[in-house]
Amino acid sequence: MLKTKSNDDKLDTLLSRSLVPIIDLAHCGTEEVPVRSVVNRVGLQFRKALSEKGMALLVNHGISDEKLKTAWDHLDDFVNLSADVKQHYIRTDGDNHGYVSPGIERFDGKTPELRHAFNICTLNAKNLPEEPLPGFADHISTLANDFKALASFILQAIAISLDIPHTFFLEKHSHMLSGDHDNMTTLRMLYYPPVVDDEPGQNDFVKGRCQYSYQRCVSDMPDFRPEQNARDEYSELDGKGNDGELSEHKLANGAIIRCGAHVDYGTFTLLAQDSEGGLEVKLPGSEKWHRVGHLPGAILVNCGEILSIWTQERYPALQHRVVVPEQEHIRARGRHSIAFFCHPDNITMISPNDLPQNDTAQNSTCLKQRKKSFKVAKEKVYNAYQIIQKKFRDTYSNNNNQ
Ligand SMILES: O=C(O)CCC(=O)C(=O)O
Ligand SMILES: [Fe+2]
Repeated sequence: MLKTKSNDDKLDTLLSRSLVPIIDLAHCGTEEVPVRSVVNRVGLQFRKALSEKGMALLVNHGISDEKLKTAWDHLDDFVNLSADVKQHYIRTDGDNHGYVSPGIERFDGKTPELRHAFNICTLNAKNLPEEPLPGFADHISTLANDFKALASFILQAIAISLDIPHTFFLEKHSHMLSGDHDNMTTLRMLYYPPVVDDEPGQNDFVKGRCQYSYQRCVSDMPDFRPEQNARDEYSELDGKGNDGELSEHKLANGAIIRCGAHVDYGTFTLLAQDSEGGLEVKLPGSEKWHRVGHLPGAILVNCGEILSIWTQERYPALQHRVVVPEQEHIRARGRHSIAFFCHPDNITMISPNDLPQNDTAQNSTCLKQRKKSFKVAKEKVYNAYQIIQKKFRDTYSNNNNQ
């Protein structure tokens, strides 16, 4: 697009509508030794963004849009392999690495997730489908390494935001992507197949044939429309005072959801999405779902449960879900995303008493909340591995499709 004053003004207006604070990483998010002044500045921006919203949108983070789209190409190629070939790469209990076919996971314990996932837990390429798909292992390992570098930047900035030494969290995440015996950090490529209402058999997600897979990003423009959320309207009309929370059967598209409501388990998650939309969040202290919208090339960072425990809920874990779009022509396309779940090393004990105390923490307005989590933590302290294993049991139990 030709760069003019009026275009810039238009873009500024579009960006100002974003629900999520936008933070510029000045192209140094993936540097081995990031510029300290940038880490410090981002830390101060995180302090506000993560405490008020539980998330931030990162731009100029250092991972190119092309790299993300190529990863989605590779995932589509994988999904299109025969079931026999895919079988070799399937995730097994006890090891999070590998392919998860649609219908296996249930975040809410009952509704099957309508998506294909490929988990990468180690940079050692031996468990990647290089033989049937030349180039897959190379590209995905490089991407995983970039995400690891970006996560290291963010761990430092979060420490700065809490007025503690910048290496505090980094030291507790020293084995990211060394394999899930040491650390459960995972790069997860996701493909949500089209939802086609009027052709019987099309939504048979167990077959999981992916169509329209060329549809990476149909729009290169930001999309932060202050759209009325029909589901929340429905809830108000319903008048049942159910705090805006809808049960699945009330959703416009019946029982189908692309990814059920949940919070992530780890320290934080980095999430890249194509332009198809569907991601919704509940802001801290609110029961209303909001659409996140789309900013081309941006990566969302959202707080997970472990960060919430560590910070005594000062940085709350973000509730989110992916809904099936209302518009038929949009849900008839596939959707792609990539999530990087950043976890502490397995043996790290997770206690709200771990963070060095500082004035800001002592003066925080969340004193009441912190007292509550302190009480809970006093009862039992778990390590990072125990916390995630409990979550996996909840997600993969109740499963008749395996
Ligand atoms: O696909 C997405 O946009 C979100 C996925 C997600 O929240 C998850 O897998 O935990
Ligand atoms: Fe999530």
